Amino acid sequence: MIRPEGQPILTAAAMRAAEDRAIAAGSSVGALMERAGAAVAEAVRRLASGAPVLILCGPGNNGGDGYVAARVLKANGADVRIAALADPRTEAATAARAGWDGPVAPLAEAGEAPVVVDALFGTGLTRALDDAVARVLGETVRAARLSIAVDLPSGIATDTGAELSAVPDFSLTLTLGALKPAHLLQPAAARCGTVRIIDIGLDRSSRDWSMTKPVIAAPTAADHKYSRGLVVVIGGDMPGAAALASEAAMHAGAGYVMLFEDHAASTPHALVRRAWSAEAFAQALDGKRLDKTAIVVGPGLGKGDIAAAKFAAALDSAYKLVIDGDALHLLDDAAFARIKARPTPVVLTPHAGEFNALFGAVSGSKIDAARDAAARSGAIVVFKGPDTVVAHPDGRTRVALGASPWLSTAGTGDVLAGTIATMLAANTFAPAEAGVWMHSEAARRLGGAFIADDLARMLSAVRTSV
Ligand SMILES: NC(=O)C1=CN([C@@H]2O[C@H](COP(=O)(O)OP(=O)(O)OC[C@H]3O[C@@H](n4cnc5c(N)ncnc54)[C@H](O)[C@@H]3O)[C@@H](O)[C@H]2O)[C@@H](O)CC1
Ligand SMILES: [K+]
Repeated sequence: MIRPEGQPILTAAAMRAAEDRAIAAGSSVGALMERAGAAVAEAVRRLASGAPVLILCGPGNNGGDGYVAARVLKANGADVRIAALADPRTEAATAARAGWDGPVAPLAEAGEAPVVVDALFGTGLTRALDDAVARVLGETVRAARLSIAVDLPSGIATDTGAELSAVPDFSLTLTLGALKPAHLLQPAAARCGTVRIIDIGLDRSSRDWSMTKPVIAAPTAADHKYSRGLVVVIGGDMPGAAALASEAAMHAGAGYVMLFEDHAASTPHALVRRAWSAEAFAQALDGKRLDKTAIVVGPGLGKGDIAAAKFAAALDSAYKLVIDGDALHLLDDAAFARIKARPTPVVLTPHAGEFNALFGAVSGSKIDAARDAAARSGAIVVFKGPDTVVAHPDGRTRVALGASPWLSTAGTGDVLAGTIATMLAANTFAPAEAGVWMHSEAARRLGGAFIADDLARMLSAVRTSV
């Protein structure tokens, strides 16, 4: 079983294509199902520790995996029984059913068991479960001590992570071959419980991958404050937001952080503060290295002509740029054209509301929506949320693994903007992903009920450990 960090993500269609390639190369659905079912059986056997197992089987190949798992479990001495929704409808599932020599109860008579395995539907689900089926699934899973979903919890849309019908919370999801979008996107991801990947030997090439811990170089004896990265934060009407972005940049490891402010906020002594003027801004950047400087504009920027002028100054500069908060509302197609013409990367960090206002409501997958937005804007788009997606203009995406729900508090977005700017300024590999990971890790270390100021400070410890 493979952990979900740093793994390719395949849609239902991509899984079918991978399956077709494997078959063309000499394998068969039956052989793949045998591998999948045997691996599920082995995981269930170890986790069940001898407790009775109930496997719910559907009509497709997901059910087929369930029949194989039941056969292998029984052969290894497990106490296992099956309840099925319908007779198998595929050739491979029919063969798997024929290999099971125990009884098969109707789903309505499934009853309860300490260990429940859901092999009702996987990537072939096309609509909501019938009410009666969803009810049995919910009741058996809630009554179980341990619940394991094969490939996906039944009732979930593979590619979008939407719940097509009510889905209970599982302890564990064993995904076959590769991660699917639903294992990372909400609300589905929260239903999956722990996710582990079972390798069934499929080719898993994909543009979409889950995020993993970044590698960030520590300073060396040759470093000085500018070589470690200069972050320039442009403040505005709400001084606290820009101060938070600045503090985050400092704690995330920037060598030098400068804040242009209209109103003083209480900040650390190490932060260099300047009053805003276009001239002062230009002067501060004069002669600075393009590869070691990043600007943050948007946190607490406010609205109106002054805000627009500050944003224009940031966009006109050639330096790496993070556009967050209020500045996202100043973007339009003309700004996207300028972003595409700039010599250095731009990162946009919208949450769902800002994303919808800028790019339109998401109708399908958050991954595809972020990808389209990156192509349209020419920027790296960090589509924030409990399932943050980082999309690149070339079509690649990286999806974060379950962020702490405690991050849903004011100011954490400002902290993220400052963190990403620091990664950009330091020339870190995959800077947006590194920033998202550090931010999420800081939240994880804080536990619960923290404030954004705590989050910014916790970045020091996180930075030291990567
Ligand atoms: N792609 C691969 O390489 C492999 C896939 N395997 C398994 O195959 C699964 C996909 O199998 P299938 O494509 O047969 O799909 P499923 O087993 O997910 O179910 C599809 C069947 O259910 C019907 N159906 C869809 N929604 C329904 C609903 N709401 N109520 C009632 N019936 C509904 C469909 O018409 C179809 O007959 C995967 O999730 C995985 O478990 C494995 O066997 C091994 C290899
Ligand atoms: K399932």
